[in-house]
Amino acid sequence: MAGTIDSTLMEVRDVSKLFGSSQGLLDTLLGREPQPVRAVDGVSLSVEEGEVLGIAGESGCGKTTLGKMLVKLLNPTEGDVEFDGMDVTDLSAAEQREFRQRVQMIFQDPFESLNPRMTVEDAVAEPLQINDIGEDYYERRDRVIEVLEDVGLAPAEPYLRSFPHELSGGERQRVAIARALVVDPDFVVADEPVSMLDVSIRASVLNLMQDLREEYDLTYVFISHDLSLIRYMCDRTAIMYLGDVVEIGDTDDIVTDPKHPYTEALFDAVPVIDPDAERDRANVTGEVPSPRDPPTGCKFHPRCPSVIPPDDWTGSQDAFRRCLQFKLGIQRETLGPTDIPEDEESDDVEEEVDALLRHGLVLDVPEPHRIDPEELSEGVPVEALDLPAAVESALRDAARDVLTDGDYDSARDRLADRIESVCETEIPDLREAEDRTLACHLYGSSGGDR
Ligand SMILES: Nc1ncnc2c1ncn2[C@@H]1O[C@H](COP(=O)(O)OP(=O)(O)OP(=O)(O)O)[C@@H](O)[C@H]1O
Repeated sequence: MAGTIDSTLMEVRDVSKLFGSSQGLLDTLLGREPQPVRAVDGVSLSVEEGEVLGIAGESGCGKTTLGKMLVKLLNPTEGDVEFDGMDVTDLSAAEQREFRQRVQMIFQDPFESLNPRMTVEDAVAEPLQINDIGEDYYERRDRVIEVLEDVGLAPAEPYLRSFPHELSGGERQRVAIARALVVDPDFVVADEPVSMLDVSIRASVLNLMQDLREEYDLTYVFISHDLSLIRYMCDRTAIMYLGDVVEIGDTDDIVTDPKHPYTEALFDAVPVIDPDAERDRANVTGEVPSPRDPPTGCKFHPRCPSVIPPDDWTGSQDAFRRCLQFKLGIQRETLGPTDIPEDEESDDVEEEVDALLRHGLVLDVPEPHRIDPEELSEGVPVEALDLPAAVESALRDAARDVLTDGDYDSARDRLADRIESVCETEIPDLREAEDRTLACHLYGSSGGDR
């Protein structure tokens, strides 16, 4: 969608949202410090008038939380949100009224915004009453009819007395859109607006949103985990991972030439069309970690296929990645004797050390990215990795500590400095690189310690 991009309408600076920082009963009983979830972690971005800005990323990366802060359904724990020159975190009563009219949100589930006991007419007229728009009932009713027809519910009259449960999913979402637009807003956050709709009607609702953009002169923030929708709808796109924005740029550039390894992985992982075929998986390891205890440095580094070895690393990047994963397994105490298959167990410690290295250095990535297709079951012989001698001996010592005494502290110490990446020790700044904004050490970022 081409838009006229003039000036910044919404701007967020270093915005964070923490949930659950109060101490629960279990924390109190165990004498633990409460661990808040950093759902959004220091995000800065701007939305230009007339554009559609996409926010994409896997489930749980903070998209909805960020969207809710834009419309003031949530207040940020830290940072500023500015809408058309107004400080959204500190609105006067008059500004509050203006903001409530000019900024609206459309939710994934229309039931969230529609009261099941209200007729369509009452639901769509309610924002007019709240915002004191329209002289009387008749004027408001005319406006309700007009907006229902704008969203494709024409003729509108038969819909007026209907209740949400009497409508189809698509009709319900159109009513929710009408309710957002009835007050003639400037800025709309649409959070997964079609993901609960039948696939066959998604396109019509998306096309409607595009038409309404022209007709109502709207600026949209379009939130979706579905990259094909992002590609279809958005002028620019911000990619989020674990509460951070890792890359922002023109959608076309991001789609055709993703720069951040996470963005690249997201596009690699777009499911294949054939439902019987296996879902494509990107060359990343593991699952998204918990935002209660995110990795240090770049939060993506434990999964990243391009994690950066130190300058003095003499082995291959692939070997470094494997060693780093081994180190993480030791750090988290998830790697240990149970990783040795039964038929490789032995009374000889050195044989067990070999076996733990063989299985601990495997990368759980899709077959095309493995050095040997059998790697996952057979393990990978250490010799095949051609590791620097000092590193191999540190890995062996660490494996021995774990296997003989369960001594993870000692194993951790042995590997701490020997296998270390800038991606693990420094937070990459979000900075201009090439033709977009990126937070990645591959693109010359210098960050702070974490
Ligand atoms: N009210 C809340 N209390 C505690 N944690 C929350 C709350 N809301 C969100 N979270 C947590 O914050 C993180 C970000 O959630 P959010 O819903 O913003 O992500 P998302 O990218 O929109 O994901 P999804 O597409 O699944 O909605 C998640 O770990 C979620 O569990």
